[in-house]
Amino acid sequence: MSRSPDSSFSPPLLDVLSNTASSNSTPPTTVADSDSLHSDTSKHDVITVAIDPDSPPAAEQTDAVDENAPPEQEQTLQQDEPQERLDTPGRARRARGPPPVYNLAKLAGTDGHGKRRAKGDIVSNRRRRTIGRATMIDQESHADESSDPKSPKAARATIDALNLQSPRRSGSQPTRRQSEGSPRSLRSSSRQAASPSSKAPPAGVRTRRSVGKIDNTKVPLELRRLQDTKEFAHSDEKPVIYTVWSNGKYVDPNEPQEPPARKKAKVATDDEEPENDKESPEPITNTKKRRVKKYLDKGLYAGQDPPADITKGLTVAEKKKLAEMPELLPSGRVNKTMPSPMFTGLRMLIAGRDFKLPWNVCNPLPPGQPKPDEWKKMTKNRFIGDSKEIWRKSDLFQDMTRCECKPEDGCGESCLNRSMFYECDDRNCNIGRAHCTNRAFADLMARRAKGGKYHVGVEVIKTSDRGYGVRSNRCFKPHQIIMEYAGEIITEEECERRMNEVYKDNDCYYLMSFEQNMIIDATTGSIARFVNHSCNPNCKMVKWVVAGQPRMALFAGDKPIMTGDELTYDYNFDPFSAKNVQSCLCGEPNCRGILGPRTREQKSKPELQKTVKNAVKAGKRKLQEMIGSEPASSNKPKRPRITSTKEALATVGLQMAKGTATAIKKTASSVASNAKKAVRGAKAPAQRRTNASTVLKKTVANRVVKAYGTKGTTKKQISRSTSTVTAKDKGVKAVKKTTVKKTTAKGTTTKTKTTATKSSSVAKVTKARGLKRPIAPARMTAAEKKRKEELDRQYEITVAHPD
Ligand SMILES: C[S@@+](CC[C@H](N)C(=O)[O-])C[C@H]1O[C@@H](n2cnc3c(N)ncnc32)[C@H](O)[C@@H]1O
Repeated sequence: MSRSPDSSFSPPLLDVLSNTASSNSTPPTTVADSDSLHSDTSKHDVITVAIDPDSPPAAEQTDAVDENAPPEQEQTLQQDEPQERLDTPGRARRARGPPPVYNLAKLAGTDGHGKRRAKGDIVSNRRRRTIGRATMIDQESHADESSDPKSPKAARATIDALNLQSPRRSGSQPTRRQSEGSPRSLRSSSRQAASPSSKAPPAGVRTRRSVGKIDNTKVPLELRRLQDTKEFAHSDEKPVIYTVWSNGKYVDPNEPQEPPARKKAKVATDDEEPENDKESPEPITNTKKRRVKKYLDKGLYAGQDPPADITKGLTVAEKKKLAEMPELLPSGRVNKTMPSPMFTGLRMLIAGRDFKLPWNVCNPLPPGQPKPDEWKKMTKNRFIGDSKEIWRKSDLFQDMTRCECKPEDGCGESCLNRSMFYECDDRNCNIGRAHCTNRAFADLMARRAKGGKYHVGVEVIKTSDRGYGVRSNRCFKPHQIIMEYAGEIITEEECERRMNEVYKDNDCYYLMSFEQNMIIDATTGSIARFVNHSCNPNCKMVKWVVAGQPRMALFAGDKPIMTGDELTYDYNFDPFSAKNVQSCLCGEPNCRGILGPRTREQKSKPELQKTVKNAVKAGKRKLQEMIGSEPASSNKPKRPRITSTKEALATVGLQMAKGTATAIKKTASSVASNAKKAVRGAKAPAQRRTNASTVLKKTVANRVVKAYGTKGTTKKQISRSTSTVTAKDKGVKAVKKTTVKKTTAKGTTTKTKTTATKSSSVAKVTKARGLKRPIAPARMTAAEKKRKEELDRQYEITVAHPD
């Protein structure tokens, strides 16, 4: 290849090239860079020269150059170049050697792109990219850069200036372009300027001494650091080898050139390294250090460095707590087994909080479960037919007063409302929503309003042997409300009609005795109707009064309920007749075998008695506090318990001696009658009186409802069975009063001893409820009337079922 006069580059000055390149730690393309400034050829087409160590000496090459150079070039050199340059041995001669010239545009396949300049596309002012560590050179800013001492150009110029001590550098070495007044002269001007002021050492001597003469203050710091390097002194130890790179690839000049490939270049993998690379003795590219992949051992945050200061961002309290937990302080070891989340991990550990998923991800019901059809869902009770007119609101619920709880009580076990199965609300609660825990139905509403399976919490399933059932879709705490038993509220007459006409061919009835001789028919109703029976249930059906209205709901039992558990309650099924007896398939160890009623032993007597006792106690205490018959002081010593009339008399005698005439112990009934009198007579605050009478009506009974068979039964039978259940299973013990009156000079002292017995009057009333014709209210005493109302509210669940 020969250099053409209009070639896109000028012959590089290799000496300059190598020095500048080394001082800048850039690939040896500096001269070519400057060449590219004046060239249309892209930067990667720059030609560099490989000097073969075996090639003839530089002097010979120089000669060859001189011989082959065109006459005008030779002339220029002779004119501009000082004589000593020609005489300089060694490196300078080699630098002057004629480099082989390659048309890299052709090699790179870009020679066919045409001459854009010819088409008016001015590219001379454009920035061009160089190979390797690119040097962006703007032609116009070149002069400015040189003037800036911090700029790379200026640094390079400084080096060049330092090299003036070299004999071969003592004079400017104008290239052909410089001689033509090209912009390159800007760069060499510094040398020219430096030239006269510098004292040139003997030829060929470039020592540190000579370098040391330079004013170091003008040399940039980074160059001063390099002063004792060979590169700085421009003494090469090894032969300088130049390679040609194009488009990031090594170009072997000896290889025949292939036509330009239009296809996208295949990315070379490690296995198929380009042969050129192998042949290349020493590629002068900046070989990137291969990055080592990091694999995380375990966990989301494994492999991360622990923070330098783990207490950063912690509060003072957290820092204090952390100091007490040395196990959390950094041990220096990488924790691979249990990395904690990045930001809150330490906080969680300090607070001792367990990790918790934001919601329950477990959905136990596989898709495609058969769902009951022919079932109209209804989540609220609805009055049907005459029931609406007949239904009367009890005045009990209208003048309800607030409970006496304090915020710290939270309307717990001692809450008057709770003990009477009244749900607290804004009208009857003393402590408000924030503290009150006696709002089960309100909680249920709020939970369901959120929507979604988890909040609804239950789902219908198909059991293997008992038809449909209900399963929990979440966990429930003990005694937590699960779902309401809702349906159509119908009269007894309507119930009878439906059974005889509508449900006569049905296998299951979903009927439950409710309130005021009404019945809930959940044939159209809530999911609760699908809850099956178990002799060892995990739930119970309880009736509550909510905002003055009775409502039934399924509550968790004494144990928590886990996700996926089937929900059951004890129907306490009264088959009424032998033909209605159904065998139980609950499979519990204590299974009674039939869906029959619980025996006396199974009725958990102690539990029932305890509940009654506690409730009566709480009621009495509250009443006494309200009425003021006894000071409400907890510190007051307990009065002796009177167990017999004799004892009572003795106590009374003692008290009489002390001149007191107060009641020692009053039953709920006696307090109530006093309260009533007080309401009528003394006009005490209305709320207190109302509460007192309400408490009395609420002699606590077992509210767990029961089911019984009704298939083929008549209205009379239904009523009778209901009353039987009520009479037998309520477990309500009426209060027998023994009043002892003792008249003394100071007055009359009345003592009442209470004995819990089966109340004949209550039994009578209860039995009467089983009659077709209700007892006329006029024939009932006031106490009986109240009692009846209470019993009305304690109707049982009726689940009618055939054989
Ligand atoms: C109110 S329904 C319950 C839902 C019913 N499994 C269904 O598919 O609609 C009551 C009826 O379910 C059946 N059942 C409920 N619990 C049972 C049990 N433990 N053993 C046998 N049958 C049961 C009885 O047929 C009973 O009459």
